[in-house]
Amino acid sequence: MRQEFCVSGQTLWQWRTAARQQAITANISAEEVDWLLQDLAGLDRLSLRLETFKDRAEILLCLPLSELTTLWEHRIQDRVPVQYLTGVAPWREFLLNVSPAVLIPRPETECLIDLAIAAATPPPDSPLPTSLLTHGHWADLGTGSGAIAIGLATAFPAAMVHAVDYSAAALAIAQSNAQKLNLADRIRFYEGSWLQPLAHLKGKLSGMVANPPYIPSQMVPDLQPEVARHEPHLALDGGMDGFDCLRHLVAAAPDYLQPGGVWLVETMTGQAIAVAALLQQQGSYHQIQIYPDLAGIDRFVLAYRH
Ligand SMILES: C[S@@+](CC[C@H](N)C(=O)[O-])C[C@H]1O[C@@H](n2cnc3c(N)ncnc32)[C@H](O)[C@@H]1O
Repeated sequence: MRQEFCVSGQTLWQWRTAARQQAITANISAEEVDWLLQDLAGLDRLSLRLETFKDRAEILLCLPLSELTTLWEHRIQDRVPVQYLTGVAPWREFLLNVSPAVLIPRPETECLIDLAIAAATPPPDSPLPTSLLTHGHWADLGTGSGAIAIGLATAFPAAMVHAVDYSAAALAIAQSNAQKLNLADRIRFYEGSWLQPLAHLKGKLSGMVANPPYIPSQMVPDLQPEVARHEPHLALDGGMDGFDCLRHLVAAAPDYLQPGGVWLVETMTGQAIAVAALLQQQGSYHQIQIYPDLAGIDRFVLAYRH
């Protein structure tokens, strides 16, 4: 049973005011204090925003205030991302478990699911009926927290999703998320490298979706400290020019996708055009398209297997 610790609204208000000030001084968004309080003190956004919680005689925390202070010190001093402190991250309509074994799923990656849904309505000249795409086998390569696999399994209720990661620790988190969201029977998990564990699905995949590591190796240490010091480098480092995994996925996927199957990836700013060129050169793809993220940056590349 979850333990509870009682504080007065006034005490928590003072704690929040001090924590917000520390955030501003450390150049961290003061909003993050409220994310922590929403998760660990069960306060809602409105009562935090209007500060109505201040008048409550009792607020129940799921940890002592001293531990909350220690957590916040980790955020400020060690630059630990707040999602690793709370152990959860919101993504699409889900609240996903996260740990330092997995990349914190990013808002821009949410668009991959909308693109996959749109792509499952095939172009007029596709040999594949829509139902084959929405009912077939989809792969999430480099699943991390399982975000994309969970998004696909929810978007395509009649499909089977195959989620692969090289990291056993990441797969354990992804599995915990699938269980929490009652999707465990719709997602199969595989430990291994990219498509290699899916040999039994050669020529059968309706779609392949990936947000692979794409940051050039020498840029990784210079990323903001929350990322460089705390997120797994296996999830970030895309090799010398950042294209190692993208090149592999372009080359390997045609053996696994069925005719008309969807190839869809996220890329870093400035990479999309080169990925589209790689797909063109490979010769097995058509209808190659680049899509922007919500900030208007070209980020996603989609193609269909001939
Ligand atoms: C950028 S993260 C994406 C995680 C998650 N899909 C998301 O979008 O939040 C890349 C993922 O690829 C995994 N990965 C790295 N190399 C891999 C490989 N050779 N085979 C399979 N997965 C790999 C990492 O462990 C990490 O989980």
